[in-house]
Amino acid sequence: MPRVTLSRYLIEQTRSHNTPADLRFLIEVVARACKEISHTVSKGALGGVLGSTETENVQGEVQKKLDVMSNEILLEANEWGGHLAAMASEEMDSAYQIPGRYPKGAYLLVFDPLDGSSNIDVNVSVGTIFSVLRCPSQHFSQNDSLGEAAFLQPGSRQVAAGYAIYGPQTMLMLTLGDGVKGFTLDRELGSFVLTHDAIRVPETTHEFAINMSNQRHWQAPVQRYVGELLAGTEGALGKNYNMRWIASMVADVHRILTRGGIFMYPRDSREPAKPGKLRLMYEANPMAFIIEQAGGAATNGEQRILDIVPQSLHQRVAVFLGSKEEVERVTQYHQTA
Ligand SMILES: O=P(O)(O)OC[C@H]1O[C@](O)(COP(=O)(O)O)[C@@H](O)[C@@H]1O
Ligand SMILES: [Mg+2]
Ligand SMILES: [Mg+2]
Repeated sequence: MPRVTLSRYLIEQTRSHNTPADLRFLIEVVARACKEISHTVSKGALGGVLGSTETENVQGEVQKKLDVMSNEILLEANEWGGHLAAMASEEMDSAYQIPGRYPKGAYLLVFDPLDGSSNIDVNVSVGTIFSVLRCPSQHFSQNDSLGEAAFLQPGSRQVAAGYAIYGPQTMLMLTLGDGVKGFTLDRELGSFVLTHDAIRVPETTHEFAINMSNQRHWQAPVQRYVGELLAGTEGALGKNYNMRWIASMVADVHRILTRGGIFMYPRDSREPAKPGKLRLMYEANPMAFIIEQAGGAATNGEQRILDIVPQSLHQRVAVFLGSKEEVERVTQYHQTA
């Protein structure tokens, strides 16, 4: 069997599914940046990349050195390609305009450059999450500087999304809206090679992922649902469940894509103004797109995540995603509460 590299797969997509050449190029550039981030992460203490900076990001979180380095790698890689109009990231207060050129590229790139920051210094899997939107044409005028408004599109308008996971293997999981493919980095070849075709999330599961330390702050529907999971064969659901929590969304979602499960980060009564911890545009939306494309479901408890119209770049959202049967159950508990 000939090896199918990411480049070969993207060329085939251009031929058979009319994937535009500039989108193909954009994905190639993001994948190249992920390879560089993977290399940087793997150096650890030898490369002096562990630990924190003196700075905080726009959300008031202390930035790790690797948060900043990964952000710079993605910015630099994508700045001059001609395929983008602007970029936005967890680590930047506002949108980053592609300098100078007119006409601008056709796409917007949004990313979480390094997901799972709390796991960097303890050598646990981290990753990069990205989402690609079309730049709306009304934002294309020569004099306009492209503001936040261009980005505020529901996740259903994503044209591509993916994540790289830097674990025992580095993998890139990608959707162009036609299923999900998984590529493993072959370090000798220097290429991502297709290793996981036609990925499907099993509809049923007996595994859940939630940060249980927040239990006392959850609302009633989540208390009810997790209570039933914990009750096992003696409870309403009549089966035993196992729990996993890696605290890197990429790693938790990757496990769910591989063998099923439900991932939850509900809203929290400690800060009622914040609808959850995770960010809609560069964490929940790309992951929801991937999970749905693999046959799973993703909601905020009330509605499909991909239908939410964002109000701001760094908006937060409650997340329930993974195996359909369980996501539908917890969503129904919210809707009937
Ligand atoms: O610290 P907690 O409550 O376990 O939260 C873990 C969650 O926070 C995140 O680390 C947030 O991502 P960042 O590292 O990009 O800020 C998710 O990856 C993960 O699911
Ligand atoms: Mg993150
Ligand atoms: Mg991050």
